[in-house]
Formats: sequence, structure tokens, C-alpha cells
Amino acid sequence: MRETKNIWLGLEIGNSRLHWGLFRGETLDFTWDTDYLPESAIYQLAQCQTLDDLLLAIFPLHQRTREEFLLTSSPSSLPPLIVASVVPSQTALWQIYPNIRIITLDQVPLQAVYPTLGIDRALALWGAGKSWGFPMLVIDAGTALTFTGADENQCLVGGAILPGLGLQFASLSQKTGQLPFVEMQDFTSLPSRFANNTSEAIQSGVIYTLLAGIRDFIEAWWCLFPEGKVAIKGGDRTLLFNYFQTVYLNIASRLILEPNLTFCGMREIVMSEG
Ligand SMILES: Nc1ncnc2c1ncn2[C@@H]1O[C@H](COP(=O)(O)OP(=O)(O)OP(=O)(O)O)[C@@H](O)[C@H]1O
Ligand SMILES: CC(C)(CO)[C@@H](O)C(=O)NCCC(=O)O
Ligand SMILES: [K+]
Repeated sequence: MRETKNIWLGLEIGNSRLHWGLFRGETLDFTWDTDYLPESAIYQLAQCQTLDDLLLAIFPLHQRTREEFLLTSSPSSLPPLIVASVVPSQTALWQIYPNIRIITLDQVPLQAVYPTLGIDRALALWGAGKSWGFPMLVIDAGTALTFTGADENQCLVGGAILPGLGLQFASLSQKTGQLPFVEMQDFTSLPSRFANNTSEAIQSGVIYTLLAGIRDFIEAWWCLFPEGKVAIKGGDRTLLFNYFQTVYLNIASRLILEPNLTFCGMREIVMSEG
């Protein structure tokens, strides 16, 4: 039987889906992603009496994982659920969980933030800087693609927000009469830049422009902070990283590829409080 002491769940509510992390103290045991859960499913979770029941409910499709994680726990001891959300309507649904804590911007020790800064950006930057050092620039290749940087004094320098890869492809097909939706699963290698068919022309336009734009932000960051670090996270991180290795190897070799930066930030905050 495995130890259930100090277990807690991290939940990052993104704009596309949920990202989960199971922690034992400061150790992030593992992570998984799910779709948003319907209100009825959240209600059922909140009624669970044991950790086992809870894990059975939130790993519906992960048979192997859930068997690995069958745990003993006393009844009525649901683990703390630490939530960071950028989707207020989703946050509201989770309020019925008995042992919930919602991380807000004022709890992140980053200095000089502006009031509407996304909690995902603040936590990822805090987690990355605490783990790898400041100055740190975090690139989040998620639904939205964001840049968020902090200097050596852990002060927010600022950042930028643009549509992520998936959103760029979706909006082209949704807002035009003739453009197809380009499935990113079909991507194998870089498209030819001067393309001779519609699908490849869309890929070329979006991908080469995005890579050049990201490179430009990174170079501007290194002008400000020559020793500054750069970390990349988010659902499209691997695709982008692989392209960077093909076209801008000098940049790729300095990138920190880390999917769990937001959870790193959560852990810093939860653990620093003892
Ligand atoms: N199974 C998947 N479901 C949804 N998106 C996926 C999946 N696998 C990879 N992706 C890619 O991840 C991107 C979304 O990234 P991610 O899941 O990090 O976003 P999110 O965390 O839901 O949103 P946010 O940017 O608000 O944090 C999409 O552009 C998509 O191409
Ligand atoms: C930019 C997103 C959508 C990225 O997930 C999120 O961080 C957010 O909603 N931010 C609020 C606006 C801001 O960060 O300036
Ligand atoms: K994100």
C-alpha cells in the first residue's frame, strides 16, 4: 500500500482543457490532461469519500495509471485541490470541492505585476525562475501563445499575447470561404516556404511567421538580458521545439523544454507556506 500522506492535486484550468498533477509533498508524481468535466461529474467528485474513489473518478480513461495509484486512505479525506484557472466560468464549477484552494495573482511573489496578468503566466514564470534562475522568459505555446519575462530581481518585465498555433489554423478556416482546416496531427516535417497547394501554403504562412516571431522575441530578450534564460511550455511546445531544432539550432540549444512550469510555480507557493 502506498503512502497517502501529503498528497495533493494541482489543477490548471486552461482555455482548451484541464491539466492535472498528483503531488506527494513537493514531488510531482505524474501529470495528465483531460477535457473539461461536466458539472455533474464535478459534483460526483466532490462527494467522493476516499482518495481511491476520487482517483477512480478522475482517471476514467487511464486504467494503467489508476491501478498504479490505488491508495489506501481514510474515509472523508479528500486531498487538497490547488487550482490555477484562466477560465472563470470553469473555476466557479469547482467551488463545490470541499478542500479547494484557488491560487490568485496576489499569492505569487513576482514583483511589479499588472492586475489582469493571467495566473497561468505568473505561475509558470515564477516556477521557471525559481527552478532555473532569473532573468527568465517563459513562452507558453497553448491556446494563446504568450511571452512573459521577469528580471534578476524577480520583477515582471512584461510580455505579449497572440493566437496559438491551433487558433491560427482554426480562425483561417472559420473566417474564410475557401480555406480548409489544417490538422496539426498531419504535420511531419517543415512545409516548403513557397508552397504550391492550399494546405501547405497555410502551414507555411503560420509556421514560418510564428517561428520568426518567436525568434525575434527571444533575441530581443537576450539583448536586454544576455544571460537570460528561456523556457517553453504548452501543448504545442514539442512541435515548435522540433521546428526550432531544424531552422534555428542556436536558439533551440538554449531553450528549456518543460511542460510542468505552472505546477512548478504552484509547488513553490504551496511548499513555501509549510
Ligand atoms: N489532446 C489535445 N487537446 C487539445 N490541444 C492539444 C492536444 N494535444 C496537443 N494540443 C495542442 O495544444 C494547444 C493547446 O495547448 P494547451 O493544452 O497547453 O492549452 P491550454 O492549457 O488548454 O490553454 P491555455 O493556453 O489557456 O493554457 C493547441 O494549440 C493544440 O495544438
Ligand atoms: C493569455 C492567456 C489566455 C494565456 O493562457 C491567460 O494568461 C489570460 O487570460 N491572461 C489574462 C490577460 C493577461 O495576461 O494580460
Ligand atoms: K497557457
